[in-house]
Formats: sequence, C-alpha cells, structure tokens
Amino acid sequence: MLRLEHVTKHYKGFDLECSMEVRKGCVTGLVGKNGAGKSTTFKAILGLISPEGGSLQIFGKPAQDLDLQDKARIGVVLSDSGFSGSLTVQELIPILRAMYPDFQKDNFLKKCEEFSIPTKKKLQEFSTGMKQKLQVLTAISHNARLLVLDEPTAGLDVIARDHLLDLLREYMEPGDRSILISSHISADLEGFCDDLYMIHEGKIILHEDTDVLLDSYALLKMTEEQYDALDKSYVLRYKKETFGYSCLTDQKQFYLENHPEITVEKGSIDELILMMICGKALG
Ligand SMILES: Nc1ncnc2c1ncn2[C@@H]1O[C@H](COP(=O)(O)OP(=O)(O)OP(=O)(O)O)[C@@H](O)[C@H]1O
Repeated sequence: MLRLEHVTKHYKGFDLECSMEVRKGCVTGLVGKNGAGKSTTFKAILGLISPEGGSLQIFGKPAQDLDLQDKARIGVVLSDSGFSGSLTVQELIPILRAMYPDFQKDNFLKKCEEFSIPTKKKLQEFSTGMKQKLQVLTAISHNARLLVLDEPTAGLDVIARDHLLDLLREYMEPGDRSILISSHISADLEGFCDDLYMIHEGKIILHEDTDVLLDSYALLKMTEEQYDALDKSYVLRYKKETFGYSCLTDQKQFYLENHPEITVEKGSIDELILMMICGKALG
C-alpha cells in the first residue's frame, strides 16, 4: 500500500533517512520523541516536501505518478493543517464534495452529530478536540484506502480518544484498507497497531509486530554482579542504574528460563522506546 525506501530529507542539523512499509489491511504506527522526524516523514509521503533521495511508492505507483483519483483515496490528518477558520461544517460540505468524488455526505453528517461537532459554528470557534475530531471524520469521509494520520488523538480526552479509535477500527473492517498513524500516547498504538516503527534522529531504529513487541520484548533488571554473569546474547540495549543495570531484550523467554535470578518485566511501549533511545548498544 505504501513503501518508503531510503527516503532522505536534509534540514540544518537534521537528516531523515527512512525506510518503511504499510501493508494492505494493516495499521502501522510511527513512534518517536519530539523532533524525531515523524511529521517530516508524513509530509514527504504526502508530497508536501520534496525528498532529496530514495523512493516512495503509494498504491504500487511512484508517489509522483499519482493522479487526482489516487490522491482522493488517501485520507489525511496533519497536526499543522486544517480548513479555513471562517468556514462552518455546512460550508465545508460542497468543498469536500468537489475534492472527493466519493464523499459520503450523509454518513459524514451522522458522524458529526455522533461526535457533537456543530455544523453551523465557525471552525475558528471550535475547541482543539473538536478540530481534531473533524479532521479525522473528514479523513474517513471519502472512502479512502489509505489513512495517513499524524497525531490524530492529540488534544482529545480519554472518552473521545476511545470513540475515535473505535471509528478507525470500523474503518478498517473491509480488510483492504490501511492506516499509518503516529501518536504520543503509546497506549493508543499498543492496542491499535499491527506493527510499529520507532524513529530516532531521522532514522528507523526498530520495526516490530506489536504482538512480538509486547510478548517477546522485556526489561531485565539486575545487580552489577548478576549483570557481569549474564548471558548477553539477546541484550539489545543496557543502562546503568542505581540498583545495578537494566537491559532490553527481544528474547524474554530465554532470560526467564536461563536467568531466574534476575527480574524480567514486560515493560510498556513507552519503557521500550525509552530504553531503545537512552540505553547503550553492547560492544
Ligand atoms: N521546514 C523546516 N525547516 C528546517 N527544519 C525543519 C523543518 N521542518 C522540520 N524541521 C526539523 O526537522 C526535525 C524533525 O522535525 P519533525 O517535525 O519531523 O519531528 P516530529 O517527530 O514530528 O516531532 P514532534 O513530535 O515534536 O511533532 C526537527 O529537528 C525540526 O526542527
């Protein structure tokens, strides 16, 4: 559905070099701290910035060869974009109909009502959460096959977030659609994505199925003596702690079976990310 191979973009003090794939029927997450390169990647995918190198394919075509019909099959949420604040949702409808041949007005209005989005109020008078919800409802309103969602849940309260994720799950039901999503709220990604890419300083430092990440990755905690005696064959990162060492592994079972003396913790996605970024690689 979407494939990036060594896509590069240079800014002063920042170099993006990104390879990733979003498969048909899958939800793929992109995580990374502030300034890691998530929005730059999304903008490159959407043609809003021109990469200097690499290749970018969408729907099996080079991105530059997409026609208007292909583009209408991509639904987008970007953090620093939106419609003119002087418009109301009602005034937006003819614009959306003109932009997207497959715009589903009745369903869009039904969802607006469900999400308490006023249709006669100017968008500039919307709360952050209302603007965010409207962007997502717009992205799914035109039968897109691919959604590119940069922080779609930012600014939403926990109930709205849940509701929105349910809506995206419903969007995925036909089975031939895909989503690329970034979020600061890793719990959202944990429960929603099929696979996750981790980006750091413009480079992908980890790609894994979410199930594998949650089942096979673990944080190991131990004293200095235990660390010295540890079989480190499956240690991805280590970090000195006040109590001794913590390590990140992708072979939890190995350490459960072979090192019963150490603590093996499942670790949240946030903890795994932190360890990947702040921990040191061996050797
Ligand atoms: N137009 C630009 N000109 C110069 N530098 C830029 C530009 N856009 C982004 N950058 C730089 O590129 C780097 C990556 O920024 P990007 O917005 O992709 O990060 P991000 O992962 O989306 O961060 P956040 O989570 O804070 O939104 C940052 O160092 C940023 O300053």
